[in-house]
Amino acid sequence: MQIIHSPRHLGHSGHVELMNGRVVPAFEKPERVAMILRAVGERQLGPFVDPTAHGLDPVLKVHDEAFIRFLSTAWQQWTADGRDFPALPSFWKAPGMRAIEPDNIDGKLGHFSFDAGCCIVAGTWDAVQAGADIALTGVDLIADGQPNAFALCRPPGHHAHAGTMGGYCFVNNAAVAAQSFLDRGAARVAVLDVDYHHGNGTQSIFYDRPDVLVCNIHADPMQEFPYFLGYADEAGQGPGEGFNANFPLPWGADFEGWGAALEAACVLVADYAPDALIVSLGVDTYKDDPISQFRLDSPDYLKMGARIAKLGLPTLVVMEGGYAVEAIGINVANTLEGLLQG
Ligand SMILES: NCCCNCCCCCS
Ligand SMILES: [Zn+2]
Repeated sequence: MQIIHSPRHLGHSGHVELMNGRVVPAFEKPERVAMILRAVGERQLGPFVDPTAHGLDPVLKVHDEAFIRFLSTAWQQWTADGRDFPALPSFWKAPGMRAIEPDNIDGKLGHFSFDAGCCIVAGTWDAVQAGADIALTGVDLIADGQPNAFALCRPPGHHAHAGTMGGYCFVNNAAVAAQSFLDRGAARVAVLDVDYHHGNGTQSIFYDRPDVLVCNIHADPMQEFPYFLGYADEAGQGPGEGFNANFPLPWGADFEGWGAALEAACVLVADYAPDALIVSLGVDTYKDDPISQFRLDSPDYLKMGARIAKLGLPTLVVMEGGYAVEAIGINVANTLEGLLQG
């Protein structure tokens, strides 16, 4: 399996987040990538590949131009009046207020975000661009005949909407990849999001489209972030009706319950018969994840990978969440190994 990654993710360092009412060092930290690289290297799961540059056109196929312009200029605008510390949104619009982009950078930060988990520092935008290139390079490899690839993206992307960042996510790498598969001739693409948190961004981007099936297995949003999307009754709308499936699970879910949801999601994917499968791989389902409440253990990720392999589809694995840094490498490597051994 080709493992695509870039050291440019390191530019997204020193960032913070607002957690439990306090500004703390971000849980989405650079060490996550080092631990994954070490684990997949030790297992010799595949060659490491550098991403090729794809520019912003593929990103602009799923993201709004004003949002991407904001991401590319936010740090300059934030520091223009002397602030040399990480940028966080603080002000958001309530229903009934106007969805207008202010001139003021603090207003822009709120206009283009849905939480205070998307911190911008000097190297964030470069890291985000590299993440999109990593996912797109994975598409290239699979479109050119590879059976699978692993896009080791950082920062993650599945919470990012077409015009909104949040949940540590800026550009939706999985959504960019799905659109790229379609642009290269795929008729149908399935996205299976196994991150602990609902991939609200990916769902939202494809919600009214039948050419991308989005399946999410995640913590019940009645209890857990992102709270305001990810309910079981969200089945798609208009032409997309029937092409979105959510499998919310209660806190404390272990692989017995989680695996049953995976089975149901895999049946939907098989019936959809996509030309390619994208797995949004978050391993924050792990029992010791610091911000999550599921109970999966490391051997379960071997079973997860093996079940996905049984679909027999060209598969692009896109890295999303997972914050138990000491175990993230083992859990990602187990998922990939399960996928490869199928
Ligand atoms: N108490 C819930 C805080 C959630 N904070 C954002 C989590 C983003 C996960 C990305 S996979
Ligand atoms: Zn997550």
